[in-house]
Amino acid sequence: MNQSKEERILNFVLQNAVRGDPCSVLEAIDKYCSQKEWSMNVGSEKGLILDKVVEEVSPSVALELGTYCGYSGVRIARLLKAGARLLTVEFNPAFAAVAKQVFEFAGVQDKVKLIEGPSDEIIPQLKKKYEVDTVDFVFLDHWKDRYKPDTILLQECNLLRKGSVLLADNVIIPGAPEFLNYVRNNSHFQCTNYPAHLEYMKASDAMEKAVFLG
Ligand SMILES: O=C(NC/C=C/[C@H]1O[C@@H](Sc2ccncc2)[C@H](O)[C@@H]1O)c1cc([N+](=O)[O-])cc(O)c1O
Ligand SMILES: [Mg+2]
Repeated sequence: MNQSKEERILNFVLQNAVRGDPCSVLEAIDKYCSQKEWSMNVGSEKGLILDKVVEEVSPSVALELGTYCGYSGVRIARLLKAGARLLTVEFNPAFAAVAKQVFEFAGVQDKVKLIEGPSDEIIPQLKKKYEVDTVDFVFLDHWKDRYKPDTILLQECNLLRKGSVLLADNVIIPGAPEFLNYVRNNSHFQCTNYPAHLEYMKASDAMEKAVFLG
């Protein structure tokens, strides 16, 4: 049975990165996906924006929706302070299996809780089942039509606190128009747009930061 693209990415990491070195894992994935097979990792240009926001927020509890191969999870986890943790939600078991191995190879597995399931099922479980009070930072990079409903669900589940930061990938390509409209026209959110390029491509993309004002 031949390999999936995600398994080819994992093998390239295992053969080209340095175990325990998260930056080498990110470099290997970016090298493979820019030279061999395009893949929907946030990439290095938008990754730098992600890094800056994570460093700015310095979250104790970070949530990621859409783990995929674990690239952005490694990006976030490598910057977390001692005792901080990342909860990352992935509903495709094959992708979750790859991401788990990427996290372990990068050496960030102790900071990351990979949760398998759809975000609309997992978000309501975060407080009781995953011992979350509120989340300090949320990276939205899953199905684009889930950004708005999941942002509403996070509020309904009282998971956001004054100052919680949402960062959404792909607000131009593939686009998340309902989400943009929702947060930009909502007095409970303060929004900032970060223009960039689609990962590994020349096309324009952007990230949107939405700070919850309580
Ligand atoms: O489609 C994109 N991303 C969707 C990502 C989806 C990821 O999240 C879950 S879905 C899920 C996870 C959790 N809960 C519910 C559903 C999928 O299994 C995948 O791992 C995308 C597309 C492009 N592009 O250029 O086409 C560029 C990008 O940066 C993108 O992020
Ligand atoms: Mg994306």
